[in-house]
Amino acid sequence: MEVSETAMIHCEGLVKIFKTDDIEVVALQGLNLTVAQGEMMAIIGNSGSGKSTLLNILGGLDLPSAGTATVGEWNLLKMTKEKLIEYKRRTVGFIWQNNGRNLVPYLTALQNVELPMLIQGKADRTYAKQLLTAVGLEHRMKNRLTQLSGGEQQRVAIAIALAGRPQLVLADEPTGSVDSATGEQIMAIFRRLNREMGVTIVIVTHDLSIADKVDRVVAIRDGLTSTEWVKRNEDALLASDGTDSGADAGVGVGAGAGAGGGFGSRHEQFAVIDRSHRLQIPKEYVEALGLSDKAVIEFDGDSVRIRPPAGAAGISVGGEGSHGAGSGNSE
Ligand SMILES: Nc1ncnc2c1ncn2[C@@H]1O[C@H](COP(=O)(O)OP(=O)(O)OP(=O)(O)O)[C@@H](O)[C@H]1O
Repeated sequence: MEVSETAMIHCEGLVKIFKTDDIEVVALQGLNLTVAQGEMMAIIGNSGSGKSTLLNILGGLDLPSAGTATVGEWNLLKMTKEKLIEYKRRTVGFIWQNNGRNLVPYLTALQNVELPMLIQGKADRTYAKQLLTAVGLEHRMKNRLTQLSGGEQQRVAIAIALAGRPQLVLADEPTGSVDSATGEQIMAIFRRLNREMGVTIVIVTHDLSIADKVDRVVAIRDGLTSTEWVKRNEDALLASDGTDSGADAGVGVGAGAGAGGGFGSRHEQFAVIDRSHRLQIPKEYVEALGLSDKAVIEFDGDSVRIRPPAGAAGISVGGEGSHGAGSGNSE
């Protein structure tokens, strides 16, 4: 498949199987995902849906079992150990919920940021200070990590992730262990880094409130991307803000690909269709229709209707000529 020149991440048919003794867990089941250069997006899904597995693969911490995974010019399935080290140093920055993995408690904030630079043989104090200033910690640079709050430590972790000037930042639950005001601050920092430094940012989270602060949200269910929500452009927003009141409640992503709603008027919801024309029907729809192993699919020239074989009320998939029509094969 042709990969857009501006794609930062491209995964196709990505499979990850964990083998423990006699048991095999298929954590990713042929996942497709493309992230554009300069995009700031979130991946949302239930516990066990495969989010961390995907992030670890993208970060070069784990190898996929099969499929395609490229980040910029790097092919993550075909890298020597040396290339992998170079990739991790030069291309990608990682932020975890648990700061302990990134930070050294008895060093100051500034020393913590300088450390990865030193390891690479080129400490740059000016840049380290710039990074700490960018995350709002100019007055805390000389404090040891143990003297900083959880939110401040998380901001040091962001500065560290940027120390190697990565094109891509991967953040696993970056707001998971901080209060909501600090979470907002962290998201604002990400947005600034994204706009001002052009860093591509991928955030993995359970936190639905992050959705409004990113350009796109992709839901993962059972190791596959199922639904995505794309932020509407400003014109559409203006139009919808006038008419679409109280729709920001957000629906059902926690239960898997959200049905019927999403993140309110600011985002438009799409079902993801893979190259074999498969798409996931949101769990809520399946349950509401009482579908089990088979469904009747009808195409009326404009939309695809799905209903249980017994002939109860169906639903429309697609409509408005956008998605689904003509795809035929649904799962
Ligand atoms: N090292 C491993 N060995 C065996 N199974 C694993 C391993 N890592 C993950 N899994 C399994 O793979 C599946 C996906 O796990 P993953 O950690 O990617 O989910 P997640 O969406 O990040 O969940 P959470 O939100 O709870 O972190 C789960 O069933 C998990 O038990």
